[in-house]
Amino acid sequence: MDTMDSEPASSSSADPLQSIPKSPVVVLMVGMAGSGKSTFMHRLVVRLQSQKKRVYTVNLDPAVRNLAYPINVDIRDTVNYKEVMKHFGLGPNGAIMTSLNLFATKFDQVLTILGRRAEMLDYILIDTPGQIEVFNWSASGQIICDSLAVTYPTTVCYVVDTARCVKPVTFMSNMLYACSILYKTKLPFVIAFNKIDVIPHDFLKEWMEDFEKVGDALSRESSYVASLARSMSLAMEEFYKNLRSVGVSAVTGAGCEDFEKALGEAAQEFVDSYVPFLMEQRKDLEEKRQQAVEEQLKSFEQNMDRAKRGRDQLEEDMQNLSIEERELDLMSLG
Ligand SMILES: Nc1nc2c(ncn2[C@@H]2O[C@H](COP(=O)(O)OP(=O)(O)OP(=O)(O)O)[C@@H](O)[C@H]2O)c(=O)[nH]1
Repeated sequence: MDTMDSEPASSSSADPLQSIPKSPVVVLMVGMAGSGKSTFMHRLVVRLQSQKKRVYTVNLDPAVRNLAYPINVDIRDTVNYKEVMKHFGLGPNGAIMTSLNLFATKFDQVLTILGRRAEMLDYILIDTPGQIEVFNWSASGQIICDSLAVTYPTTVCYVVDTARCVKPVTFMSNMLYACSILYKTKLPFVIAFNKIDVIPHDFLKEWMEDFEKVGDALSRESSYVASLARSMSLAMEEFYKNLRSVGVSAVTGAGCEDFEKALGEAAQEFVDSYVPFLMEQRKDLEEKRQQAVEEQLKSFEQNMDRAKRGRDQLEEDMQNLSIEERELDLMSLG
């Protein structure tokens, strides 16, 4: 990699946190449904591979139909979300969340797979479902983020549909989501204002730099949400100040160079700021992670009681959940 020197975990100190390697850099692609996460993942895979970077991909969206990029670990190989709908009597949204929760309880298997490949990789790109609440309050988001971040430099790429943000209320609600994910994960963050081939993102930059401008735009709307957003806009200033944001187009590739630069800076921030934070908070974080896994398992037990299939069958299914790597084309790793 250009920005980071590879350094195997075992080479530095005995403290596992001090010996977090500088690569592979993990990029969690997060954003609302339709913002362009998967298309942007594809764009990055192609770009990074053409730069001879070694890229590994993980898909965490159980309901996605087609993905254009090669996938190395795919939640769909482990959890059938339509079966989850039937088992737990859920609708599509609930089934996606539950599938991810099931997968998260076995996330140590993903870490084992990644651990086998880590030394030969520069990037691990992770696609996630548009159910953004996974990263706001669901246990699975916490388990996934925390497990990755104690092992690899981990960054969040928050993808925003620029064209939809012409509505200031949509912009504000996107930013409030982003803010809550940033404060929850505390991970280095890059906002990718996507679809700039449709509309340039300059107006969003202006809104972020001058809260009065977004206030003006919001004052043209009279809904309850608009007045709530208006009162939040000043409070968001502090959040914007510490934010890296880049305009990109997943379709044309515009802005991707700037994005890659921002990603390098975010990975450096992980080393400079997040690792010391981790070392300070380690006990607390580990307890929280354990607690999240236990709560998740408990909630499955309760759901099992209500589920349509027999409890024994469901318990057996859960024990058998096994996460496998897809057959690896080493050439595709560059
Ligand atoms: N014009 C334009 N369209 C884009 C761009 N990126 C994505 N799209 C389109 O936006 C739609 C949604 O893109 P996806 O990549 O499926 O979005 P996603 O965030 O993965 O969606 P979910 O899986 O529902 O969460 C598709 O029709 C894409 O072709 C872009 O940069 N420009």
